[in-house]
Amino acid sequence: MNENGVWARVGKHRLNLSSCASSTIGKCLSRGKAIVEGGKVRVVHSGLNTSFWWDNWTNLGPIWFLIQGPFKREECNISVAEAANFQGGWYNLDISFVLPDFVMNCIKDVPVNPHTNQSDCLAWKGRKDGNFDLKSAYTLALRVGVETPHHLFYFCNPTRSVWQVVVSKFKAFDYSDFQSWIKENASSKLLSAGFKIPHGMLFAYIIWHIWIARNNKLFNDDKFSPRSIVHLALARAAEFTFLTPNAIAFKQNYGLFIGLKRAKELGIQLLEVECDCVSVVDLISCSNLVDAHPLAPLIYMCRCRLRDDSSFIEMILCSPIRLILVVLLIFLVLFVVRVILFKTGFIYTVKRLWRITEDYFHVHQFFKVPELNESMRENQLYKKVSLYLHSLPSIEDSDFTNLVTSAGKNQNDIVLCLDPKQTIIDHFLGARVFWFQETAQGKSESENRTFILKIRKADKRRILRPYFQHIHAVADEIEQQGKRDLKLFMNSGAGKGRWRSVPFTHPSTLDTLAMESDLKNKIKSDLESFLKAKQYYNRLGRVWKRSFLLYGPSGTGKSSFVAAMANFLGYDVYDIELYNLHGDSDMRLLLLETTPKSIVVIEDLDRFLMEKKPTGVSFSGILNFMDGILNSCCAEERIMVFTMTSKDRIDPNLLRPGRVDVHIHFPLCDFSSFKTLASSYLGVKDHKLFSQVEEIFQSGASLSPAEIGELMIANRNSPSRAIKSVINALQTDGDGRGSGMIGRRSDNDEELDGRGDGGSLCREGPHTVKDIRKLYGLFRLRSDSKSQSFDAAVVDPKAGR
Ligand SMILES: Nc1ncnc2c1ncn2[C@@H]1O[C@H](COP(=O)(O)OP(=O)(O)OP(=O)(O)O)[C@@H](O)[C@H]1O
Repeated sequence: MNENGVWARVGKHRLNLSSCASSTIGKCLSRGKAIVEGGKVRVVHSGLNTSFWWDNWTNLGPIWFLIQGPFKREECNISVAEAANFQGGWYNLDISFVLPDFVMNCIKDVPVNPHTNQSDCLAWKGRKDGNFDLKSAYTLALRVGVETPHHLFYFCNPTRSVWQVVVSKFKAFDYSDFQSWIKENASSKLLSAGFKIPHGMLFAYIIWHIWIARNNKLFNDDKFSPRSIVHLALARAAEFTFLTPNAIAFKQNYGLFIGLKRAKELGIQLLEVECDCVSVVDLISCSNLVDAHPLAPLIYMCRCRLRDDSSFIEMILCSPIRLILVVLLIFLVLFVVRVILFKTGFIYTVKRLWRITEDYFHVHQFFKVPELNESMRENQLYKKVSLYLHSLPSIEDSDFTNLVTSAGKNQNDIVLCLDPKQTIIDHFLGARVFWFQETAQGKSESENRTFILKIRKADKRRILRPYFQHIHAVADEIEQQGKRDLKLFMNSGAGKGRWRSVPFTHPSTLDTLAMESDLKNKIKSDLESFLKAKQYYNRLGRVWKRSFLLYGPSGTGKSSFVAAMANFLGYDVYDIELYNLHGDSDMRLLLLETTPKSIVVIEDLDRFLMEKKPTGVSFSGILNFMDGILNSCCAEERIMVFTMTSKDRIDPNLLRPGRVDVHIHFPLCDFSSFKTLASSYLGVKDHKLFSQVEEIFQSGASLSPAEIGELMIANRNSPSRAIKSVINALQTDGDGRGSGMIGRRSDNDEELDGRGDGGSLCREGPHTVKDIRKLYGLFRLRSDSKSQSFDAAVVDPKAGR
């Protein structure tokens, strides 16, 4: 064959081991050629067709390669037979070149028989019969002699390092019984912790990959890497385990997931996925995969890996600044959502719609609580419900609420008030109830107000009774805490037998009244005892009420005392104007309409009784009003007050015990009252002019507290001037008063009352008592200021105990 021919060149190129372009077959042939060359030997029989120098007939390789130096050209191609001197045997080697001893020794070991007809031939040294076979060639290639399975799969150094990687998973190697070591490990059904692969499966794949890696090292000069052997075995085992026919999709997905994970770890940008099952790809690209799909979590994980979401999060979390930015972004989004939800009232509207829908499917019952009962008296339940509802916090949440300033003492307070259009929702014992107010059309609001309770029929039986008990308790508590504003009821200007009320805000207290301190203390303790005396009165069979007669000249503080009592007790005041009554029945009706915890007042009773004008109210009507049978039908815990300028000309029947329990005298001012007034009006407890004032009082001069009070108010900027003006008034106008009976107002009083120069009160500077008298229009007589003022002990010694 032409060595320069195309095929010869291609063959050479292909068989060149160093060439990267060599094919696998070429490499194998080349490698195989070397092995075959190394294993072939020349069997010399006659020695005629064996080259002495070039053939390997001594087991040392061609002798030519073992010598150095020139030798004769004619001896270059001699055969073994020619070189040997058969006559003389090997000892007479017929060549001119002297061979080394070790070569000579080997030559002598080769038996040559020149007499035989058998020609020389090639033989394979791996077998005794000289014939070639793969097994012996393989053994020769390994240069290790006979290779045992123990050595191959366990003892050989690279293999041992494989088992060291997975040593904990398998049974320790058994030197005596290799087969049972293989068997036991290969049949192990234990599952690996991470991949849930049976150990036996993994073992088999490790053995298999050791074999492959070893062959690759021998025949391809590949690197033997224990770790990659284990990884490959693991991957194959996982693949095999999960690719069982009963759950192909799951197994393939799992395999894919592991592959993606591995690819990510290695930083691979592009990954080509080959799988046997199209459904795997379909599942991953399926846009409407339901969450309930058994493979959903796995698919999402794969998608995640493909989209690299996790790396995005990792990337973000790695950087602190980015982390802060992300947190801020989340907060911003939450804030915007919150603003949108709350500003638009979306949540509120949804809740409300839900409640309306819910209520729509329930049967409700309605209960009315009218303001007036059938006898047209105030319904106490209405009052309590009103107090209760106004105390509910839900009144603020209502859609419709009236905002008004407080009618009570603190008029700057803004109070929430129910509106007829308003519905208040209240919760009690897990039930929801609704309250709203109704006003009958065509009638005045105050006459026809009604609270309506709407309650689910299902809840009614369970909560109605306890709910009203709860309302009672809360309303009573509010009243006791004094949260309730006091009211002043009047029968003036109203319809027949009807009360009209206004907030009672009189500032007078028992402390601000100029009164003997002993008397004041007695009155206080009497009132306190009365408050606690409910059972005592019941035991006696008496109505729990107490009557006071306040008598004394005009301007001595009777009305102020009533106000102070109301404030002290926390009672409403019912002020009866007798002239507005049309008859006794009218009077009785009014009495019936009074409520507990109230003071019923009739002022200037003496004047009314002395009056010659015909009125509807008779004397007996007044007697019955004060202590008749009707009183037992009225509200308890009541105080009745009657004021007079003098009781001297009054029928004693009217003042008998029971009708009047306590008589309190309100005298003109004495020095001690003056000092009290000076202290409260001028802020002066002592003054150099006090001795002079005392002297004048001792000489019998006197003025009413109202008169002195006005002088002090008018001169309040200068205490000295105020006291001087009082002295002056006492000397000029008050002198000689107080002796004899206290006179009543004359008919002309009305003309002087508060008119004319009444404006002079506002004037700063000294005022004469004439100005004051013009205001009060009184003829005053001297009064014995030292007389016994408090007659209660005589009248009703046990009252209030
Ligand atoms: N004892 C007192 N202490 C303090 N202030 C008094 C006293 N008496 C009267 N005043 C003052 O005089 C004014 C009139 O008092 P008040 O109306 O209570 O007297 P009154 O006895 O009821 O008079 P009238 O019989 O004319 O109604 C009030 O502004 C009150 O502040």
